[in-house]
Amino acid sequence: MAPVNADIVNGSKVTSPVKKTLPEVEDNGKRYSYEMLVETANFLLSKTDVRPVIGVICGSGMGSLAENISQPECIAYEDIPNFPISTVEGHHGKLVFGYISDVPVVAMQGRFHYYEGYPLWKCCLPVRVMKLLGVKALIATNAAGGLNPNYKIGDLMIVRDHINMMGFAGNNPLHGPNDERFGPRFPPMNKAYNYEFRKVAKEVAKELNIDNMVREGVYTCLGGPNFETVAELNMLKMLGVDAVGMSTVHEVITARHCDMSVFALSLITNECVTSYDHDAEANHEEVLDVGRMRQDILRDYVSKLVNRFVKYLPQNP
Ligand SMILES: O=P(O)(O)O[C@@H]1C[C@H](O)[C@@H](CO)O1
Ligand SMILES: Nc1nc2[nH]cnc2c(=O)[nH]1
Repeated sequence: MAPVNADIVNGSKVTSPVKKTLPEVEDNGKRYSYEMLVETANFLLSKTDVRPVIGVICGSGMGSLAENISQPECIAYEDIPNFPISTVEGHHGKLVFGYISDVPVVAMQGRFHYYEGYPLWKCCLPVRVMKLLGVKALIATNAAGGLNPNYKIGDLMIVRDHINMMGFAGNNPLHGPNDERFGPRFPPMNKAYNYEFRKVAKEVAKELNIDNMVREGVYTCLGGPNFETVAELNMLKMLGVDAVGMSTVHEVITARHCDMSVFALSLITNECVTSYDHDAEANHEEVLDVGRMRQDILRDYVSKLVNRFVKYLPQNP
């Protein structure tokens, strides 16, 4: 085990810069303070020598991405102080520390969704913990329904941008008192998905000869857990949405708030049904099946992406 000493957010030991008193709001008492997340990060740093610079979130049925990790060290969510637990099939519920292409990484095998009963800020708690561990870039993957009529089941969509539908109704992971130690009160979101990462991802798709199945488009997250009605999907289509899911957007907002670079990838697991004449119905088993079908390609792709993204990470001052 590595000794834990040193200073903040560089993957050695995390210390809180200044104790802040945040204003009281309705549910402030239930929120996790900066200090609690420091405690979580220090617990993790005491359990592994790996000092991750890239974090990966595995989408539904995409947990095998973490099997890419060499010298893996797994920590179950239930053993991590202040961590929620995973309740969804296809989300194992552990953090995996290790190396992809010799790059130190941490992967979430299992994410938290709003429909599980967790508020958005809690769904995103691991992203802030990653930041405190020293992670500089987040790769968020998800399973999504393909709304763009050109998309096929099994395609991969590089997320160019998102529409924060839940945010339109005021449900935002950053809602409530802002702790400046994570980031600013009003973070910009126009460059949410890193341009270099997207460019590299298209190059890598060509190199791996999978560019015929790799798309780029706009993702939206709905609260779930039900899949969408025909009318809802037609509305989203009019808004310019290409793929529909139940995650990622709030994680990306949280990551950008604390200045992490972001790449997101959707696996198109089902066709969004936009006509009443269509018999197909979305279901979670199909989502998991498509994840299994694409697991080898996804593993190779993400492995190469990690190897290439590392060149674009900001260096420590
Ligand atoms: O965790 P992700 O966003 O990959 O999971 C999607 C959305 C729902 O959780 C589930 C529906 O099958 O897959
Ligand atoms: N909201 C939503 N999430 C999904 N996750 C996988 N497929 C879908 C879908 O069609 N809709």
